[in-house]
Amino acid sequence: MHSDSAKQCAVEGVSLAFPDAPERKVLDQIHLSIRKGESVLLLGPSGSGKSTLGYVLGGLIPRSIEAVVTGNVRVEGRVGMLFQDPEAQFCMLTAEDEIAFGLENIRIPRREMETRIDAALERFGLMSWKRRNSAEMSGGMKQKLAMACLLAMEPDIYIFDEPTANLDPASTRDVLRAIRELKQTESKTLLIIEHKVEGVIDWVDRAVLLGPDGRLLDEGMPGEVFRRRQAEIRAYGIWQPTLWKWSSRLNPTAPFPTTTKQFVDAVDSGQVPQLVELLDRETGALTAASPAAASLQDLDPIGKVPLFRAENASFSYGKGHKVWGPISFDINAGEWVAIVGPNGCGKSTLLSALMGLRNLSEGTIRLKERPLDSYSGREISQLLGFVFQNPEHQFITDTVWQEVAFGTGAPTNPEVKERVRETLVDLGLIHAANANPFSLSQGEKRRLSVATTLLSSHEALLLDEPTFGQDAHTAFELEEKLADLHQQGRTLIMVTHDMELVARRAQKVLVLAGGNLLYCGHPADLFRMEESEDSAAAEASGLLRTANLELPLAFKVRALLERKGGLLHAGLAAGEPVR
Ligand SMILES: Nc1ncnc2c1ncn2[C@@H]1O[C@H](COP(=O)(O)OP(=O)(O)OP(=O)(O)O)[C@@H](O)[C@H]1O
Ligand SMILES: Nc1ncnc2c1ncn2[C@@H]1O[C@H](COP(=O)(O)OP(=O)(O)OP(=O)(O)O)[C@@H](O)[C@H]1O
Repeated sequence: MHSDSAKQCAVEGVSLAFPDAPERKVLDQIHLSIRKGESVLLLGPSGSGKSTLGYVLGGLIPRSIEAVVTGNVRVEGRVGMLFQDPEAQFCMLTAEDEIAFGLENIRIPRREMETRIDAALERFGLMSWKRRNSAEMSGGMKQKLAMACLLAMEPDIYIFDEPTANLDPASTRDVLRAIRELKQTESKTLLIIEHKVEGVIDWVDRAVLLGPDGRLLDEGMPGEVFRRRQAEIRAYGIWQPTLWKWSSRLNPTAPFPTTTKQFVDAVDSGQVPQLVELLDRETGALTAASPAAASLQDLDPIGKVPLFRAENASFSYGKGHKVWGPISFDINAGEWVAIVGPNGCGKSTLLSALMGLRNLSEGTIRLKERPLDSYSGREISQLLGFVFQNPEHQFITDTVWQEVAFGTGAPTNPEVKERVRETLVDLGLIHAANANPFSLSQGEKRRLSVATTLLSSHEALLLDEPTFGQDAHTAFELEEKLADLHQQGRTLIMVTHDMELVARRAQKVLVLAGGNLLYCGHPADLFRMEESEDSAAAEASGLLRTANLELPLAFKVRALLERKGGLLHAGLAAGEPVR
């Protein structure tokens, strides 16, 4: 036990219910204390109350959010919180004013304020936004600005609620580095809420596990908690670091590896076939044996009319701010396409252009051979479904049920009702069927926004980061639902930062960066070239770096295994990509 004086914050026997569902305990008798300088990782399935607990510690509950809370909360020092939805914390026009607003509230003198503002903008590469309207930032840039605002305040206790959900892989590493520095150089007290824990799990002092019933299940050193609670972690769908997961499948008692190399070094030749099977599962669409790859061959585009054809398309927001172009590409009917690239490169803008929501400055986009701008809004909305980056931008009804039923066109039909019910059950939303969509957790909001398109009859779905902010189960369910639609012949076009998802599912990847389309083709070519030794590979490797992307872990492990040598005959050849 820690002495009371060392505690910086503590909740003691805290239970909580929200007024619209007083019988449901979102938190149930939670005891948690955090020492000064300690860093704690809060884990739990989507909807388990992680953000709610963060709000209780940060004082937002009950100050700004109504809830019935019992038990004690004690906090020594100033708490700063990074909200899951960065937009929720902005209230000013420019990035500079946004940071200044927080600093004024804590009465920082003008001169120091200027120093802090510049340092924070510089730290996250946002200096050019100092006097620009932050409403014009991309999703990832907003997340970085929210980080800058928080760090400039220099609170005693930091709460980070999914700080990397909208970031590209390189920015994710950068933001996690900034958080880690707060611990290492300033000994700040940190509470970090994250689903995907790579880059965090190896340096935090403690992991705390919330169960789906509002109870605190376990806490302790991360490695120990993950070993002790394997059964629950799997049952509740809490993400495990992928290397830990693979390592415990191969050798349940081995220490968890901290690097890919360490993991591969510990694999002995007898375990290679089992490992290759694990890797193949992670890269399903790219391997010869997978059904997705077989169906890709049936989709030979030659001689077929593409669903979308972009020809020398360029887009600018006003004069002189070209986002991309000229770019040209085809998207074929029935393809699963991923659009990837660094934060702010124009992925969401491209999706909006494909939806006909933004007019090109030059060039054309054709939908089924007709120029997109010759379609009426009604025609487009019959053909194409859309999931916005921010789920809240698309909610139009008062309940979760209505939101899903609305898109079906026949919400009272008994068969439709059954399908709505099934969808809500599968996506873990049935408990909230009568809730207001805005009262959901962020992960629930994301699932609901995707659910609204699942029962529609659109030929193509354009999805802006459809799987972010999910636990392992809910991410799997979302991915399966999308795969079902794809099997039925729908075209899926998704913006994502999840390169593992790209590896598993995408049949075509568009890499956007610096205003150009750097790559348009099968993801296998991009990923397989990265680790081989010819000159095309060097180009691909540079391309991934330029686009702030990362090779999926399964590819890194496969490449290291190949280097380890002598393993091809052991089954690796079966996993060669289809080319
Ligand atoms: N203001 C509110 N009113 C009613 N219910 C709420 C409110 N805020 C949250 N809830 C409900 O409380 C539960 C916990 O929400 P919370 O945001 O804390 O979950 P979480 O663990 O952070 O989830 P995620 O990982 O999806 O972000 C959810 O089921 C959510 O629907
Ligand atoms: N309404 C707007 N007015 C002016 N500029 C905008 C507007 N919306 C976006 N931009 C700018 O266009 C560029 C592309 O933004 P977009 O949101 O398409 O990027 P993204 O690749 O989807 O980024 P992220 O991965 O961060 O979501 C960014 O520089 C952004 O600042």
